[in-house]
Amino acid sequence: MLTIRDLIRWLPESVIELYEALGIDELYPPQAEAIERGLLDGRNMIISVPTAAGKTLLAELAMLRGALSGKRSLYIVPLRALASEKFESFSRFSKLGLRVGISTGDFEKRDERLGRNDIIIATSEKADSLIRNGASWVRRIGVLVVDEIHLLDSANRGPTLEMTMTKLMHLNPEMQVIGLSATIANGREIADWIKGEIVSSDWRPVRLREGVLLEDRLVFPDGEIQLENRNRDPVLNLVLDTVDQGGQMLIFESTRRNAESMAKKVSGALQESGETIELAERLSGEGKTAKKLAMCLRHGAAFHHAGLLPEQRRLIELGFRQNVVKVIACTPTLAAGLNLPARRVLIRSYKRYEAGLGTRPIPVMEYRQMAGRAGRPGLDPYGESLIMARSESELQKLMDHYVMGEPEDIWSKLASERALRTHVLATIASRFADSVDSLSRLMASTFYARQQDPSYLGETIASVLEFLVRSDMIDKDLTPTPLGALVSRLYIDPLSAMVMIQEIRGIRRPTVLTLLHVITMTPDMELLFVQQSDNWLEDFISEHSSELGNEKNFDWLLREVKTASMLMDWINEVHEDRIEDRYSISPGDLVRIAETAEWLMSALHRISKHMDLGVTYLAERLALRIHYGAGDELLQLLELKGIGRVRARKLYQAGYRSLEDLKAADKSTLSEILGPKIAEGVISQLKEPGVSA
Ligand SMILES: Nc1ncnc2c1ncn2[C@@H]1O[C@H](COP(=O)(O)OP(=O)(O)OP(=O)(O)O)[C@@H](O)[C@H]1O
Repeated sequence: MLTIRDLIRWLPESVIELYEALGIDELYPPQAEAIERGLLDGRNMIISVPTAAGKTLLAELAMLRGALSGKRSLYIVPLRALASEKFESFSRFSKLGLRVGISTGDFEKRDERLGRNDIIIATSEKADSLIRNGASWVRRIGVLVVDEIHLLDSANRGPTLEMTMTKLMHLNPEMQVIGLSATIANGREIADWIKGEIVSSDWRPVRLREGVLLEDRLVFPDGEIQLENRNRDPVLNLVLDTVDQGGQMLIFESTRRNAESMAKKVSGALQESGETIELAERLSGEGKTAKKLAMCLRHGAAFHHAGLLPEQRRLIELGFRQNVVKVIACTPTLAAGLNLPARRVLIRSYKRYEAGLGTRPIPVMEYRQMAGRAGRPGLDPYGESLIMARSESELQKLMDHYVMGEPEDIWSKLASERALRTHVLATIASRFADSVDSLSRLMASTFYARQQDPSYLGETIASVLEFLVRSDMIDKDLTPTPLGALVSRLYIDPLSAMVMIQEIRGIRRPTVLTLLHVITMTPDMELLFVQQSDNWLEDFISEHSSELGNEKNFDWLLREVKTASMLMDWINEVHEDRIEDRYSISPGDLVRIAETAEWLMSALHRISKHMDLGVTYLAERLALRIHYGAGDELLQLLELKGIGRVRARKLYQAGYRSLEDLKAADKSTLSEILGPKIAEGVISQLKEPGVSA
């Protein structure tokens, strides 16, 4: 047995006391193993253990040991929301005199100031962009922690993570590398890649019983439980059984729509209380989604998916932690990282739709991440996870494949053309490689090259190099052109830049709609789906055909134009609720798509300036309009803190059209329009030096 106090060999008293104050005394068995294998002696390590088995604590100890001997740590997470969560949690190290920093936001920044911190938290995309933009401190990292390292297997995010790790290891040969992962089969292979140890364990702080739900039977490998049949729907019987025992439940659904309708159904079976009503009343927003969510919350149920606004999600999470929300029906995104354990987990659907592939069963690893959410350490005696079957034969299949099955291997996804296009350009533009030889050497040190056929990687790299030369982003001798360097810094796919240049050049008089359409034509844009009720799109397209880019595929055109039209409504100040209804989206989608559009429009502004495309000013203004969701004439007023598009419009309509107009206004009139508090804030900003019309 190893206690936290035993770590005094490596860590000062202040660190030991910090953890003891949190009630941590004995180390969990996988933690003890990691220490024994040299985690605090600087060994590289893959720690592959179930959820809540204390991985983060190990990373913290290694970073603290590093920081106290003057080494900087970088902690890479997959999602921005997780970066904030970790930032809040690591901020407690300020008591030890350490500085913690977080890097989110603008991709083009170099962020030299971040380097003053002892611990820096960033997403893999942000870490990648910091390397591309030449932040000097990325060459002086002592400890690298990669959270959720199994995401190397993700087609979307894996290649960026892999290249970032490869480059950081290259720049910092002495750096300690720690990868935290869910249970995976080939952790040894990743450990070999980083030249480290592997700690792999199934140990969990709360016992987990895994089984299958078939009608009202909970079937476990070692026995069965029969639910009381109070309702025709077995899911509701399971919910009532859980809640009656004082427990909470997570229900994983495959789509947002299913999550919403399940939450609604569950809310019909649960009771309102003073607490649930109070929670529902704290929910902001008037749109369809907010109303649906409020109705569920009133009964202690909720749905949770990527279409919600961050503040809506936070309210649900808070309600769940306070045990006011009893049941959350969610999409699998909740399993990825969020720390919201429950007594019971139900995986209602183990199939998922994947574009181009149809409906497929989820991997065992994903099943385990969802199942692993069952059981709250210190609160539940055990957790129960159930996967739902519809027949006896399916029950057996699910039992064999998921409950008793082994998770899959992790496979590098680096060799895709799209990933390599971006990463080969970045590697050349940031002078990581200045010849085919040095590029090949770098690529030979990736996880892909270790794991899979390097000749395939070689072929794809050759075709990508050809594309980059043809697009004038690099020369034949692998020197970046100014355009190539710019595109890499802007952090867009080189193909996006090509689309922008070609389309803008192909249109005689580009308008606002043209620019919006062009950014939706790039591979970096997330597009809306087209539904039957969208038959207005065809009329819209024929009416505006001269303003649109040259999209040959009609199905894509419909999706692009629908997305562009949504952005047009947004910048024309159409109310969010109307946009939500008209485009059948949730508020979180609007926020996300607008963010992507703003980034791409700023990139178009920079490329236009560089290439003289003639839309520089228009794109610059449009990026701002997308940022605020407002008309051109409001941009000046929107620079003021506390003034959003609705208040800016009110001021404008009252005749205040510039900061000069506002300076001349009297306090009582402004108070009438904005309310006294906001008016005061505006007046004090106007008095600040440097605020001028
Ligand atoms: N040895 C320990 N004794 C008591 N509590 C511990 C111990 N180690 C970790 N914990 C606590 O258990 C909880 C989960 O730990 P931690 O966040 O490190 O797990 P994790 O494996 O990183 O989880 P996840 O997979 O969700 O990221 C935390 O509240 C942490 O403080």
